Amino acid sequence: MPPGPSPVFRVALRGGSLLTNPRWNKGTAFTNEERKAFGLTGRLPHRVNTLDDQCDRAYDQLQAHENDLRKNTFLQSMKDQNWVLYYSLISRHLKELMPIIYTPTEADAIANYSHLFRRSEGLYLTFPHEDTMEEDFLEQTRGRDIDLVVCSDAEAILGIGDQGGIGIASAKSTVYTLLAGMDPSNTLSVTLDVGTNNEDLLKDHLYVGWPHERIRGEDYDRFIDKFVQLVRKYFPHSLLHFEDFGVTNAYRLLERYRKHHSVFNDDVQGTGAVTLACIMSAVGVTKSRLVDQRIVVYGAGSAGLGITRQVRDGMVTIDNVSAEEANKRFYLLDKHGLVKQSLGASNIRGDLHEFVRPDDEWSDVEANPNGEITLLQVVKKVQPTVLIGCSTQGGAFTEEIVREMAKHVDRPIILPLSNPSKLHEVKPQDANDWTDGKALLATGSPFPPCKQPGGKEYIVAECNNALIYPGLGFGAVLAQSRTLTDTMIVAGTRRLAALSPALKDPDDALLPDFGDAPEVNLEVAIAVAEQAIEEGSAGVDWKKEEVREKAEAFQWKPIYGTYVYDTDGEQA
Ligand SMILES: NC(=O)c1ccc[n+]([C@@H]2O[C@H](COP(=O)([O-])OP(=O)(O)OC[C@H]3O[C@@H](n4cnc5c(N)ncnc54)[C@H](O)[C@@H]3O)[C@@H](O)[C@H]2O)c1
Ligand SMILES: O=C(O)C[C@H](O)C(=O)O
Ligand SMILES: [Mn+2]
Repeated sequence: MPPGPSPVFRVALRGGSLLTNPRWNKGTAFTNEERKAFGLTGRLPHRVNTLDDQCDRAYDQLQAHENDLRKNTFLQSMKDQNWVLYYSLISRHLKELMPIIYTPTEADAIANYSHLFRRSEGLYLTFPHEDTMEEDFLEQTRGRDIDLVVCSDAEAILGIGDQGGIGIASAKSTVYTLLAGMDPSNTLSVTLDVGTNNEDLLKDHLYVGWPHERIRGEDYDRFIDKFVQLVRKYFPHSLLHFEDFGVTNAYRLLERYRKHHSVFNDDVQGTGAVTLACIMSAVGVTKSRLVDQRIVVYGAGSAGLGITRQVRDGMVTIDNVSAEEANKRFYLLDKHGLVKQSLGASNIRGDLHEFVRPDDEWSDVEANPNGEITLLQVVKKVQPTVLIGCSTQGGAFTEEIVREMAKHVDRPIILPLSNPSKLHEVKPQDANDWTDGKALLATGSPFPPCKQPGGKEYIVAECNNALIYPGLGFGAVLAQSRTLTDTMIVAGTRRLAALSPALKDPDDALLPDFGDAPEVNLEVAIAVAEQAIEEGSAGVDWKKEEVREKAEAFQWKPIYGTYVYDTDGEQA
């Protein structure tokens, strides 16, 4: 985020309340005039620092922490103290610090949340307090202009499962600010605590969430609906982002609300979009069409089905085939192996119905005694060109499986997407070695480049939804769209795919580098808003040509500005 001209703010906070407000605090960067005007002269040491000085100091302090989890805790506490410094520091060291505040370290921070707990963040809506939900909501949002609400019920956090009252919402919302420039004052992260079925948490007396089994059925739906209706009532133009819900709720809630509000499920749509962009880039390298691929998806949950549908829709729009024809290109596997007819309704979720394989196609393959067909058997028979992992099963793509795939295709496209890093279905270096450097790879968490024979390096793209979701959401907010349509998502996806380094050099990464994620997400946002205007979903009456300038002007930048004391000024 490049610094812009220094804005002037009228601020009503003084003394200790100013220094403890992370939105307005500048610490040692308050000028002497400001120190006098705001009652700070005796509260700060003598020297006035620049933001650059403060970033240098903070970076040195950060290095003193011996592991990534400790660094995450340190940065979290910096976020509690000073937003400009926090976002500025991370923007300056984006590639190094993203993995500390987001995936993969965020998984450890969430798993240890109750034990590391210092200070609460965002809005906690807990099932036993359903009656006061509106009051609790207004307590934190009254008078604010909320553009973005990120919520999670924490049932399927990354690949680490049910974390109860401990959400990922604040990390995802921080990434919106960092990579898309959403003003953190106008975002709200919400933990929807409906209990947990995680026995370890239930037994832990330090667990800070509601120690109760998960609420299901009508009670769950009523609780969620009450929350969604509050968002709609008070912030009708906001984007409502769902994160890490269990698979049974993810699709249901998305379908229920997306016609009435700008609603987005990141695991379904964000992951679908970034993976489609990645595969578009890979088929550019293999000089084939999307519809020519045979795609095996291992793990048919929120992400697996989201990817399948998005890539299927990509085949329909880009290669002009019918959805029925495109569906045949996919082989999904879940806990009971290949999703095929004879598994029966009790073992196949209803939303997978379009992708169930017919039994007669598999009559020549011997299933195990439970009637299940394994990944290796599928790879042998299908000879896939693309293998995607979103199963949470670390190491599931074994040497035998990867070598088998490589026997039949020149450049196997292998995407182990399960997070955090230890849950990846295959380590990229192994996939690279087992395919003699031929595999086209992208991973869900960041990995170092693969070492190739002869000393060359292959850059492993990070196929994480953070490369696109901040832009998709920002685009919808910018255009004040009442819904986030599939066509808006496709427009963002195409823009991302067009930025792929492999387009120019087939030996380069399949997706842009995460160091460029702010620029990439801005491009995505512009494409989304332009599409919203074109198709009439936008609530603004701009011309498409105006979008870029409007987007840049809308972005929040981590710079301090000059403060003038004014009793009618900013207080929160
Ligand atoms: N890279 C990204 O951007 C991205 C985005 C979303 C999710 N993910 C990752 O993908 C993984 C899944 O996330 P999700 O939200 O879809 O979770 P989910 O719980 O909805 O899906 C996981 C699926 O894997 C299946 N599964 C479990 N064991 C299996 C096995 N042995 N064989 C085959 N399938 C098995 C489960 O039954 C479930 O359907 C997580 O690790 C998550 O971190 C990555
Ligand atoms: O959080 C991430 O890193 C990506 C994704 O949303 C996930 O659930 O793994
Ligand atoms: Mn997620």
